[in-house]
Amino acid sequence: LQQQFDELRSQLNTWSREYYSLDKPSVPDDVYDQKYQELVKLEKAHPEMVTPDSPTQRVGGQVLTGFEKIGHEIPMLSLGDVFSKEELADFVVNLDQTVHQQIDYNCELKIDGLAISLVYRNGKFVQGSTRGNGQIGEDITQNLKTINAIPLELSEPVDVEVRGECYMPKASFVELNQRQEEQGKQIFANARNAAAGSLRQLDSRITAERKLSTFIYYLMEPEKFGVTTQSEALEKMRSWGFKVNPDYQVAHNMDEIRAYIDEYQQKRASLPYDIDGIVIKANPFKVHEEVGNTVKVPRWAIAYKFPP
Ligand SMILES: COc1nc2nc(N)nc(N)c2nc1C
Repeated sequence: LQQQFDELRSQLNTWSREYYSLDKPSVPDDVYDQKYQELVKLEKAHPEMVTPDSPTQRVGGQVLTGFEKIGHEIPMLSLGDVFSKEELADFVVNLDQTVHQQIDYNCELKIDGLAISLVYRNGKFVQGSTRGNGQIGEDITQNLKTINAIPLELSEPVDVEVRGECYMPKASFVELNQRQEEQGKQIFANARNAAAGSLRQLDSRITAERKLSTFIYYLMEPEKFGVTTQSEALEKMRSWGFKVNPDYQVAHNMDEIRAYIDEYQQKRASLPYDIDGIVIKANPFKVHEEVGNTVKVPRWAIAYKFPP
């Protein structure tokens, strides 16, 4: 019986990773649903066999009276901002000079959402939290479990913490405000506020209705996994089953960085989610160690903000 449960859960979690995080389903929906119903029935007959990583445990649970505080062992930093390509060029020249070499930069879309941290033990999702003030965040594990893009079980049994952005896709935002308006409830000014409000729900069933998603962009302690650059880290996290934004690009100089910025300034309106800029990061992690962080922001990354 235990083996039956393990196989069902593991199979469903694998299919779910392929569908939601890798966007490459290997079975049709009805096959997934049929297997899912099999697990629901089996868990009803043997409730003592239910585990937190079961796909049936994504929604529900008790309504919380508040959120526990979570201390971030490694502070969750924000990013320094620049508002022109000239300022950006200064940042790049300065960093190259500091490390006495022309380094590669990983260019990424700056998703306009809410920073989150996800902790996995033995490949299982155990805790999720908000950034808070950078040192202390809120435990929103229950709400994050309702987000299908967040894997309950990774493809490898690793102990890892990753960080990323939880966001509300533009389509979900429009639909939510229409629903709110029809029900005479508050409407949200923008998708970022809507995502924040949805993650702060004490009843995770409400969070589950908000159709949130994530893009994971930060692998903690990459040296533990033999990863030496930011672009490798993104691919490693994708291989484990995290949803990683595919539109990143390694740039070798300022011209390539400018080209990437221009490309996504053009594409911005057509993207299915809000971005408020581009994040440029030194690609080699050696450089991150060399230059470190200030109290608030990394010295190896900068956010180029689009004009409003
Ligand atoms: C290194 O710290 C960060 N990196 C990021 N990367 C991307 N792509 N988007 C973000 N919003 C972001 N935010 C932070 C604080």
